[in-house]
Amino acid sequence: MVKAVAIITVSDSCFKDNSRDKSGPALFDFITEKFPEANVHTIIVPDEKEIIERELKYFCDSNIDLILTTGGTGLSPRDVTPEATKAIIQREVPAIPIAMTIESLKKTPMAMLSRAVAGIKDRTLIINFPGSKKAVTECIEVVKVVISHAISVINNELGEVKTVHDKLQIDHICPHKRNSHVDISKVALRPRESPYPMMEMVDAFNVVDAVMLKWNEKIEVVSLENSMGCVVAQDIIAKEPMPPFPASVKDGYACLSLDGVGTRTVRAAVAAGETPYTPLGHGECARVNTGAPLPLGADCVVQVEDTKLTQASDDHKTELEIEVLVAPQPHQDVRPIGFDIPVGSMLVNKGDVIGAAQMGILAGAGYQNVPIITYPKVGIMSTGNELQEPSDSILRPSHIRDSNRIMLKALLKEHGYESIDCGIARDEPSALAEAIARALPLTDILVCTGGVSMGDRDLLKPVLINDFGATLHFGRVRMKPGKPSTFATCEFQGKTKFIFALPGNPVSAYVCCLLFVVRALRVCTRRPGEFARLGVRLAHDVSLDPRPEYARAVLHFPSVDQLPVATLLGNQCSSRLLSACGASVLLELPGASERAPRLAAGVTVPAYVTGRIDLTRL
Ligand SMILES: Nc1nc2c(c(=O)[nH]1)N[C@H]1C(S)=C(S)[C@@H](COP(=O)(O)OP(=O)(O)OC[C@H]3O[C@@H](n4cnc5c(N)ncnc54)[C@H](O)[C@@H]3O)O[C@H]1N2
Ligand code: MOO
Ligand SMILES: [Mg+2]
Repeated sequence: MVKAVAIITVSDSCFKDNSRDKSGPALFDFITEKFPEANVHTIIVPDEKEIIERELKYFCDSNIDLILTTGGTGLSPRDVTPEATKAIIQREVPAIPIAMTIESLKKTPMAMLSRAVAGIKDRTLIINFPGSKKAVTECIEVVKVVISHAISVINNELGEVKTVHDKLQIDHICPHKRNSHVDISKVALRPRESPYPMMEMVDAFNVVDAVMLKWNEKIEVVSLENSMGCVVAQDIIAKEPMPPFPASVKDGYACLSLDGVGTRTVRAAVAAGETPYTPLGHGECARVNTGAPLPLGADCVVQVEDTKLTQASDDHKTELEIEVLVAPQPHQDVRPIGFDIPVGSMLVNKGDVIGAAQMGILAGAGYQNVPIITYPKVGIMSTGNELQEPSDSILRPSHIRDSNRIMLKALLKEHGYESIDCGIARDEPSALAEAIARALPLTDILVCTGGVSMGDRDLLKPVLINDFGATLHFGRVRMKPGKPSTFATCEFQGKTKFIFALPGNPVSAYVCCLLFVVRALRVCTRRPGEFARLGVRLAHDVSLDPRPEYARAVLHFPSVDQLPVATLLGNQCSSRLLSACGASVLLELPGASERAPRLAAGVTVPAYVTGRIDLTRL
């Protein structure tokens, strides 16, 4: 039986713009239709052998039955999927790509140009598909008849002892039936007060920091192109000077400053990228462009504006003599070797986050790879019997579409973190336990939403405790939104797993993901967990909740010498996600007291900068 499938789209362009991926979704549709029971994971990676290999290995190690890749099988230099696949498989299954090729050749001779590979690593079957949706659709038709059988055979081939062992393992890791120890039959016995102590925010933050510091820092080398947003793992020093030669800062004439004003014979012309071979003597100059190297002998550049042409060739193609009108100083308009970056200077420090400028610096200094601190694998799961996929065309009675999964995935991405989709779990103890058990092998941090409050179907906490032996570090926090926020750890297959079980209300999930999950991920890469804070003035009166509240607001900037002014994004109730749309900040509003039930317009409050600060529509 096919229980878990990973679909990897390999494409630089789809990696940059996920919406361009058409072949991954085609494979997804096929798999979900053919194996509706299967847990399907989809990711998009660039055409980087190291990354493809890493992801293949990761999914193989996570007991995925079948990995389908699409893209990167052609002849272009960036097409490396077959190489990455060959690097990790132990046995090739050559007839699968042969069968696909034979069939595809009936449609197009271009099929000859696919180098797709199929093979097995441990218990995982990997099949490369070409990158186009059409080719994928054709090829999947060819292989679909053998997939199920191939996977059964792969499993049955194992020795008996290993089979038993693996079966136990599979039942443990990917149980397709897992019985929960949580009994929900006696609803009348449920607690009427939450058994989880209410933690103050500051303590909850400290707990997250302390627990996440236990995550073992891991270092990985990634290509410079893929390093955007990554945290640098070690200091990187300039091994080459910038510029590597004395370079002109202006378009003009390289001269000897001692010659002062007066006429010069134009001995040579040096454009950027050309090497001057003729040394200059007194009374001579070389026409140079900005960025061009200076000829030997020259010690300054006179910009063209400070010169006059005195003689040119008859055809006007060559300047023969010019007059320098303003006496130059030594070194004028010359960047000496190492002016911008001397050899040995620090390009990026350990702990820096790679941004556009750092990428430019590293590229300019000849670094193609960057050692980075990796962050934990994050999985996002929604829970709730009422939830349907957002793509479902028909909404069943009393159902709603799942907002949280896609939102949290995007929210983490906004903050530089990828995550995998762990689907929707039903509010049944065994279904929840099973979904969690399927997700945990694929993740280090599991972020669930829903099912953490006081309802008889709020089962996350009891399932985590009773079925996974989890330790709850907190199960309630004095905050709005997010009161039932839960943070737990458990040991699973010899590894510590971190679980954030966030409230299901979309705003609560959004705010708590920012405040707890993003924080946790930063701590794991040894960065300060806290968002930057600034003081802002309230644009209007705000009535306070008894709990400290994280209100979503936009900023506007009256003048440079005044604090920014914050306007709340409408009704702040936890279900109204419009209050988070376009929010730049989370205002930290204090809990109401009898003496101060509201804050007046103009009062200054702290604000976490959690979104982009753009000029607002106000
Ligand atoms: N008796 C009490 N009831 C509630 C309390 C309480 O203290 N005592 N706390 C309230 C607070 S505060 C919150 S927040 C919510 C948290 O609820 P749960 O985490 O248990 O989440 P659910 O009950 O599953 O769902 C709550 C709400 O959110 C909707 N939802 C859930 N998941 C999604 C999703 N993926 N996409 C869109 N909407 C989602 C769900 O349909 C419910 O409307 O509990 C209060 N109750
Ligand atoms: O704490 Mo809940 O998240 O208000 O709505
Ligand atoms: Mg609930």
